Amino acid sequence: MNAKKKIFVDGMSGTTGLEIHERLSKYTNIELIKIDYDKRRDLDERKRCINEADIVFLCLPDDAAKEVVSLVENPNTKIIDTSTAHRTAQGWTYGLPELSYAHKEAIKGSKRVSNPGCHATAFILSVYPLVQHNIMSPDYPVTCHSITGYSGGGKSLIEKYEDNNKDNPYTKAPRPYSLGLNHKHLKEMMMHTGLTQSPVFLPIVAGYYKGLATTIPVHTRLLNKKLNGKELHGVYKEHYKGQKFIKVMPYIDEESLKSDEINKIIFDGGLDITACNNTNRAEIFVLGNDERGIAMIITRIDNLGKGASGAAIQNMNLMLGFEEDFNL
Ligand SMILES: NC(=O)C1=CN([C@@H]2O[C@H](COP(=O)(O)OP(=O)(O)OC[C@H]3O[C@@H](n4cnc5c(N)ncnc54)[C@H](OP(=O)(O)O)[C@@H]3O)[C@@H](O)[C@H]2O)C=CC1
Ligand SMILES: CC(=O)N[C@@H](CCC(=O)OP(=O)(O)O)C(=O)O
Repeated sequence: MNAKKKIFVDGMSGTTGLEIHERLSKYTNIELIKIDYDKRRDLDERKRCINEADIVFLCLPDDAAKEVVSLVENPNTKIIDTSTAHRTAQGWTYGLPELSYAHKEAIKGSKRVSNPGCHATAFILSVYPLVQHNIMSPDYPVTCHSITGYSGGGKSLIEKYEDNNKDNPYTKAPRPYSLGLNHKHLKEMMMHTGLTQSPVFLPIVAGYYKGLATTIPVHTRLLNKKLNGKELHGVYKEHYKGQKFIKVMPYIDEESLKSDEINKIIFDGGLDITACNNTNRAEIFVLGNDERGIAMIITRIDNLGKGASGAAIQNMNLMLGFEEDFNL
């Protein structure tokens, strides 16, 4: 029988670390390397754990993640970094296996995988097929807003939202943020879609725990290929055919909105952006209005699922040669 794989989660008491840990507890074929709670920031102790491990999950702020990578001496230790630190770095593989066969194969053979950011995951899944199939030019003026639950901001933002003070400014209404238009996911959004011009990206955080959706408008006359909404929808259907975690939802336009099929998946005329919570799924909607020559791509995920810990576990499964959807 094969020996159990040894796994260490650095940052285990944080939002992402706790979720990864919970998911790992369902495995019988791995052994978790444990660290005393009061030693969780002790570099010597962590160095020992890291170099004993087959796979290390880094669930740390960027600087701490970079510091830890410099401690790896065991050539067999594989790293999955959930931070932003290595998502555009040389020598690292971007952990979004559904983009193409080559992406998945690269993850299987990699010792350094960076887990995509939550907004970036939904954005890249929406834009990559269009650029890749030369439907959208790499310099298309992409705009996007993304609505997210507050868990995306980790422990400190969760505390701010869950403070019961009746004058708590965070719970009043959704908050657009990253107002300098320089969100930290822009680099990976460009690099992993092939876009050569920066998207105009505005995230919005709101007073619910988790669930995220990116919204990307498309003027169909500006595309390289003149596709109507339904044809655009067909591009996603074809691109993500056979992917277990990417679901291309039925096409939506004024006509289909009258159908029972569509009314089963939307609620009272609107989209529920928490519908993928507690799953590792991304669901892609294409909305179209051919008369106006416009379309909209909406992708929803659980920011803590496919946007963080679910994706990390999926990458681990691939890197250890397990079934990709094992325990997901
Ligand atoms: N929340 C989300 O939706 C997503 C988060 N991420 C990324 O995952 C990483 C972790 O985020 P998240 O779990 O939300 O953050 P949290 O703030 O919830 O947790 C951070 C963790 O890092 C530990 N930590 C902080 N500073 C140091 C340090 N200098 N040395 C060692 N340990 C340290 C904390 O330990 P302590 O218990 O001592 O505070 C805690 O365990 C981040 O890089 C984030 O960008 C990625 C995708 C989505
Ligand atoms: C609400 C909120 O603050 N969300 C975080 C993104 C969470 C995420 O994807 O994380 P990392 O890129 O840090 O891994 C943000 O926009 O910075």
